[in-house]
Amino acid sequence: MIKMRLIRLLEGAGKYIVQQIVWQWISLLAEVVIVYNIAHLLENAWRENLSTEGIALTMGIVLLGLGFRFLCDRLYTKASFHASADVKRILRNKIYEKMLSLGPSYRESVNSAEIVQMAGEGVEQLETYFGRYLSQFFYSLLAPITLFFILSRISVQTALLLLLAVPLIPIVIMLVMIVAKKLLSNYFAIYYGLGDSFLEKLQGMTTLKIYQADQAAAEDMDREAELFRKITMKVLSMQLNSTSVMDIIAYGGAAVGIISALGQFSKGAISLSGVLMIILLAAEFFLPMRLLGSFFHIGMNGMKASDRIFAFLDLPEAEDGKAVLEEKEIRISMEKLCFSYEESREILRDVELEIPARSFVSLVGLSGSGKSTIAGILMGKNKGYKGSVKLNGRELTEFSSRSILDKMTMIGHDSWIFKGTVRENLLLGKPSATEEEMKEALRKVNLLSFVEAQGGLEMPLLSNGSNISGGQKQRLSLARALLHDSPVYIFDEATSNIDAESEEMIMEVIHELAKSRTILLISHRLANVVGSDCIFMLENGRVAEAGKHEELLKKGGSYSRLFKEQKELECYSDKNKESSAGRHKESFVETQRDTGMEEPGHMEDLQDKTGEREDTVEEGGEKHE
Ligand SMILES: Nc1ncnc2c1ncn2[C@@H]1O[C@H](COP(=O)(O)OP(=O)(O)OP(=O)(O)O)[C@@H](O)[C@H]1O
Repeated sequence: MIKMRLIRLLEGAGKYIVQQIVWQWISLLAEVVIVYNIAHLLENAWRENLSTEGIALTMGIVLLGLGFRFLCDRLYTKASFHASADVKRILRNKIYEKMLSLGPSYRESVNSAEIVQMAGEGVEQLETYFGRYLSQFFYSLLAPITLFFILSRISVQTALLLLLAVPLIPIVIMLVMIVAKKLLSNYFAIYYGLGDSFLEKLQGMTTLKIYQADQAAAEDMDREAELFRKITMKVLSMQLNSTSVMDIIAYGGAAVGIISALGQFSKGAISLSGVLMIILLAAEFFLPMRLLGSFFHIGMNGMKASDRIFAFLDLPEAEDGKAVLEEKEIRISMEKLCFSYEESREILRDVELEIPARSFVSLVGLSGSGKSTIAGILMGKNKGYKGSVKLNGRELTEFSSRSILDKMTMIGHDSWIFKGTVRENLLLGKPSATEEEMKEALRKVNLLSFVEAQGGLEMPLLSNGSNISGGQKQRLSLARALLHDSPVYIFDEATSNIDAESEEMIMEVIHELAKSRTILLISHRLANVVGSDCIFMLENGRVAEAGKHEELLKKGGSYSRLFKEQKELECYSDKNKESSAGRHKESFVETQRDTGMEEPGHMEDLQDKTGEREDTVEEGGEKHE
């Protein structure tokens, strides 16, 4: 009924739980005083022994007692608020710290929806546990004992009867707990699953609409929601049923005590005021325990929610190195690098790769050949590689992830633009950036005039930059990356799915950067890698070819084949740029046949590789129409 690991979370908040118990106990004593005085007043009235002073005194004491109880109640609520607020803050900090220590790879262990639910409602579920349940647990033991000592002065037999009936309530709670544990595990599994599924469908809503699969997705959600409704109803009826049983015990127990007191009164063993006190206080024996039963159900939800939170906090963390990358120039080398996401499937096999400082190196290869996996290893997202990855001769794992993220900047094709302003997004790259530095970065990516026309650095941006074009979004991400000013830049398909003009502009910036930084460029579009110092062609997780563009062309291997295919396709598109969309597609299919690539899916692959661009292909540094 009490979870020690949760108690340890209390840290300094333990005093608020003690305060809650003290205020409740004082309030109980005030009630006893009120009841004592009223009982004596009634006895005096029965004996026709009432005096005005006596009535006034009793009324005064009653009013004072009520005032005292009101005050205690306020103080109890305040302490209850502090106890839960402190724990919620501590727990949310722990979740946040855990996210930080899991680093970029957190999604491999837990999904985003679960984190949101855990840190939001999951933590909120603990409010009752800390704010009410814990103090009530101790108070419900203290109250009957206190009342036993007071009422045993009137009748030991009745007081003992009442005291002995109280444990029946925790027995019911224990029995309910056995059923509740399993039910609540199911409840939370379904609850988190529903949240996950909802977020997934919400994020993919556009795609669902495009494929007119939104109705089917809605039906899926309905099914899951119905499942959740059913399990919620089960939990609620279990709670209601146990509450009813506890009510029967509480009021039944009080009734037994009252009957026993009346029996003794009829025999003249106790006075009228004594029997009145027992009648008025009998329920108080049980009410704290009965209330504990109610809090227990909510507290149990919290305890179950905490299981998930603790499981998350206990996730193993890859050891973070301590070394700090100080150098301004960084050389990267990989030897016999192997990596797998799942044991059964090796993604990288003995990759040998050398990226000298201040060089422009490209990684190319068909989709799924392992390019992004390499980028992920360098950024510390993919942990547990075999072989060696060295930065300036020192193993990558020796460096702290903070230091790695400080010295390497990755720009993907889907860098996130946060809701806010252009300024806020740029400051993520360099928090201390001046206005001039930010404008210079925007100028470099040819975005300054656009941003200035939209209100300057205060230009509002919607979540993920949904109020700007794909090309503008990518250029803004690049401006932010430029401000980060790191010795290594990794571009992972940074120019895919954007307009030709933005692509050309981004490539210009990359070439400029390459004069002073180490650049690793991952690109489907081989026209972009032509000017590289070295191109590594990956095939099924192995480096199949490496060299400069001209060398690889001369070699006549996979790179040369792929390059020619792309060039042909782009020239073909160029010739047909006036034709209608329908004709364009037919021509594309024909070209694909001409190039002898008939396997299913290959067309999509090629479209992907060329981006169906209508511009030119560079070869040997020259532009070819
Ligand atoms: N998180 C993951 N879990 C399991 N397998 C993964 C994961 N990420 C990638 N893979 C698998 O690893 C292989 C290499 O993926 P990777 O993203 O590195 O390829 P890529 O060459 O960058 O492909 P693309 O050019 O399409 O981006 C693929 O077969 C992919 O299915």
